[in-house]
Amino acid sequence: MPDGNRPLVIVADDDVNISRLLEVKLTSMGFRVLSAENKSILLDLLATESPALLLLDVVYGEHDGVELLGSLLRQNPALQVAMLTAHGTIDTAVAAIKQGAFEYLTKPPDFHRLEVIIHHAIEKHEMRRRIKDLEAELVERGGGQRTLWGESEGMKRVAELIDTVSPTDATVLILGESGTGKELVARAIHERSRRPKGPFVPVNMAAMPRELMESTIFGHEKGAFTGADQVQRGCAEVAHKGTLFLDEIGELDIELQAKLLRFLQERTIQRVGSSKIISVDVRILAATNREPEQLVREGRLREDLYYRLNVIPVHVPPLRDRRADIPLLATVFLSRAASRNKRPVTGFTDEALEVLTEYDWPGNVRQLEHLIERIVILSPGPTIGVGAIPPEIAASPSPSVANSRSLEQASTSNHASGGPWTLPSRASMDEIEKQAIINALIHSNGNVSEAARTLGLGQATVYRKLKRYAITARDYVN
Ligand SMILES: Nc1ncnc2c1ncn2[C@@H]1O[C@H](COP(=O)(O)OP(=O)(O)OP(=O)(O)O)[C@@H](O)[C@H]1O
Repeated sequence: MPDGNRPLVIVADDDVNISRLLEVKLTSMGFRVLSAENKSILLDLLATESPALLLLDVVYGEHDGVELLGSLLRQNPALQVAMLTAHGTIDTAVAAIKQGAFEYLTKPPDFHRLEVIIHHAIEKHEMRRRIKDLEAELVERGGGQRTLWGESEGMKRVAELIDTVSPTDATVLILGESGTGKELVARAIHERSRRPKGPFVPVNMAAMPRELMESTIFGHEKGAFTGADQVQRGCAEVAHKGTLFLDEIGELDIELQAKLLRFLQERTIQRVGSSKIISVDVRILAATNREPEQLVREGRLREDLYYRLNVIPVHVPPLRDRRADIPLLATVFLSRAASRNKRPVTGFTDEALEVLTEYDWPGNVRQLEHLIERIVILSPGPTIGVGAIPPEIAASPSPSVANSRSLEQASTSNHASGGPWTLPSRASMDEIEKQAIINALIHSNGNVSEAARTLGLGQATVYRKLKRYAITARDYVN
């Protein structure tokens, strides 16, 4: 492999014998190695190189390696550092890990373990770079928040189906539990369709009062009913030349379903209070988080409408059936939350990722996204450990996870003793307020009036604040 393509390891140790030994060994393992005998050489190297891993001595000349680690990570939070210690006290290792070290090794190093650590660091380095590149590219295109991330077999099948159905004008019924990403799938179909420049109009039946459903979808004429003081185009008309996404279709008023069926067959609409027939050119996508056959049996979904909508079904699997996506999604959400909230948080410990991967996520991707945002806001350091994960999620790990957690729990014990919701000392008032509202919603099981009572605020005030902080109360319903 050409020299420049080999992963770089920087060795920062003032003991020339150790540096030399590491250089020889690591080079024979196929890595590129640069040594820094002192801090000024190290800073010069870090100014120009981007190592996969920095091996840093805990006692580095006259410098305290753990302190230096802190300042290096403040300058470059993405730097991955493994500490070398001849003075192998667990306290130093714990302090280093709390400061954000990736790993620690006692001297003389176990080279097998070192090789594993370096490969691990390379994987993380690569993953971060990949996510960063993709996010940058997507932000440039204005769609960063809308990417459907996933690398599990389940999501690959969904992606293939999206690619197949998108260029057609076929009606697609997207099925999956709440929070699995059905709306993102609908947007992905629209963006890959023949009408990406047209509007994408989502209509959520569950969020709409029954009496407004018809005029919301089909529009109304001036004077059609009390309060209709001007002509209003409905979503079906607004979606002309684009895509209409009917979310939570099982919540649509049963009488209106006949009207919707006619619209699907004829692609024409009539505004409420008008006899004029208007032709519209829309692609229709629908979604439900319920079993559609069950909705039909319950008489909540017309059978003929179901068959019309179900031309092509796309099943989005629950997150617990595609656990391979969890580390990637968690990392994407962490990087977004860190930049949105301006927090210097850069990653998870392996144990934390393992705990997240083992959990069943009844609220699916939405629950994971919200949890990561909260953890990022509250994180006192650059790395998220198991101690930062709420006990109800970390509570029942598999035996392998439980065993591998011991050191980390020691390293985060201070944090954990204050509970995962301890606020960092630098939290702004907004963050504190946002977190207090979230905590109240968690305790009230998503019930806003109960949360308002706990907070000693009026309901209207809480609703205003939910809007301000983009909090959705139903995300906290268990
Ligand atoms: N694969 C994914 N990659 C990135 N973000 C995702 C993914 N899936 C879901 N999300 C995020 O999770 C949240 C919930 O997704 P979405 O609203 O699409 O779910 P849904 O299935 O439509 O939920 P509901 O049934 O409650 O309407 C959104 O913030 C979305 O951006």
